[in-house]
Amino acid sequence: MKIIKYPGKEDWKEILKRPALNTESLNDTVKGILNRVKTEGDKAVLECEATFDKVQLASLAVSADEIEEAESLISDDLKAAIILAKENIETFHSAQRFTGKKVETRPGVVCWQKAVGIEKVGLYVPGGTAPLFSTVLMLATPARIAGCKEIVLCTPPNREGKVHPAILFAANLAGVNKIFKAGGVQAIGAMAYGTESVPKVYKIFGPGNQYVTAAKQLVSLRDVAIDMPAGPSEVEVLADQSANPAFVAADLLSQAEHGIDSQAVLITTSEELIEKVCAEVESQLAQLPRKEIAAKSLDNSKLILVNDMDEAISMTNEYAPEHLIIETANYMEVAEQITNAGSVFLGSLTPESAGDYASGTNHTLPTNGYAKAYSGVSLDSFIRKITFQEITSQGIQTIGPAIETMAANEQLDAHKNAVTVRLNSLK
Ligand SMILES: NC(=O)c1ccc[n+]([C@@H]2O[C@H](COP(=O)([O-])OP(=O)(O)OC[C@H]3O[C@@H](n4cnc5c(N)ncnc54)[C@H](O)[C@@H]3O)[C@@H](O)[C@H]2O)c1
Ligand SMILES: N[C@H](CO)Cc1c[nH]c[nH+]1
Ligand SMILES: [Zn+2]
Repeated sequence: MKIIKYPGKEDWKEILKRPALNTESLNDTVKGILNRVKTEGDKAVLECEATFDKVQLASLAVSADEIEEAESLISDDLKAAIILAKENIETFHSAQRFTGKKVETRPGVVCWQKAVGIEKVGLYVPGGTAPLFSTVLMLATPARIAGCKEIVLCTPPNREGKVHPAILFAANLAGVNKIFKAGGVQAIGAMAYGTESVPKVYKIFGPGNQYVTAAKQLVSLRDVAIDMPAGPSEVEVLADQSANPAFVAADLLSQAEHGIDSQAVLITTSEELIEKVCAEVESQLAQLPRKEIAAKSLDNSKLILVNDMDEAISMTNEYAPEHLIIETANYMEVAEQITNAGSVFLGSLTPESAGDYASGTNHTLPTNGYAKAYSGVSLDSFIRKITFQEITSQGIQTIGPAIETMAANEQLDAHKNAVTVRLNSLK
């Protein structure tokens, strides 16, 4: 981890850069795969599975037998944990239900909105370095609450051609309709364009590595909507001298273990904390089974010493982290000043892992600075709001003349006439 002391504002951009693959060659690879899937359908997806996931599949669809068998392959403890997490996610997301009220903008002019679930949605569940069955719950639970009718899920299989049983159990529990063994760019292409097996969907959701994220961004240019760019995980801890160094180190490592391109950042006003966190990271890292991945990702990570809390907050808003943990004596006051972050964790007893799994909030979040413009996945992500209006004779007489005047001045006489004929009918 790189220690940076009192950086000048002119250096912030460079210091806060995310690790990234070469964008040009990444985009070329991704475009190539997407084109093949678009033109060759299942054949291209199966060939990509052989190339990138090293598996020869006879078919893409997960069978009903595989789903049934999954339940017997996972422990009762894990089932109970998945059920608890799903209930909390359901409770938090159900509370986001939209109740559009009717608004009378003028007497006789009534307007309202109605929320409607997106009919066909595609969920991507990562599986390259870890089988993220928690992501199934984060995506399928709000999709069901929203009333989405067709919920399709793609996830990379292992080398034996199997999907992790916890992914299948969670998918079945959360009400996914169809599950396919496809990962990476080929899965995103399949859901964007449709293939012989995989239905075309209207919107694609879910996190993934840089290939998956680039593919989502490319297909969203014309073929399908997406939730947001949710790429390699990142965490920032914003702390003062009151923070517990062991907790800070544990939180930094929790995101570092996701992948070699994850990023963990500490921004603090305490030099002593940096020293203690370094020692803690070293000893905790040695205990981790995924220490190689975490160690590589720590090469991208920074421990930044700043002059005061105001500077720490400004730098945080500039970085716009996916996850922000605030471990300061006055964390509520600091939280009030945060304007750019995906999800915020307050106080020393709130680990980021809680949001990853079971507190109820969604873990599908914008990365790479996109938290400046995007929200994480929520119930809203799965709905559209349709506006309705109803105008009475009193209403058309009240606003009709204004509409006629505006239409005439835009030189759109047919628009004006659509009002005029109605006003005349009332004379
Ligand atoms: N932002 C979020 O909300 C969030 C949530 C969970 C996970 N994540 C991130 O998701 C990512 C998951 O990544 P992962 O790799 O484990 O799984 P993944 O499922 O995203 O990617 C695996 C797929 O990548 C493709 N791939 C790998 N190398 C390739 C290459 N050279 N060319 C073309 N395709 C290639 C393969 O098809 C493979 O199936 C991690 O970076 C994790 O941090 C983010
Ligand atoms: N931290 C990830 C989002 O960046 C989500 C996750 C799933 N499992 C564990 N963590
Ligand atoms: Zn995580």
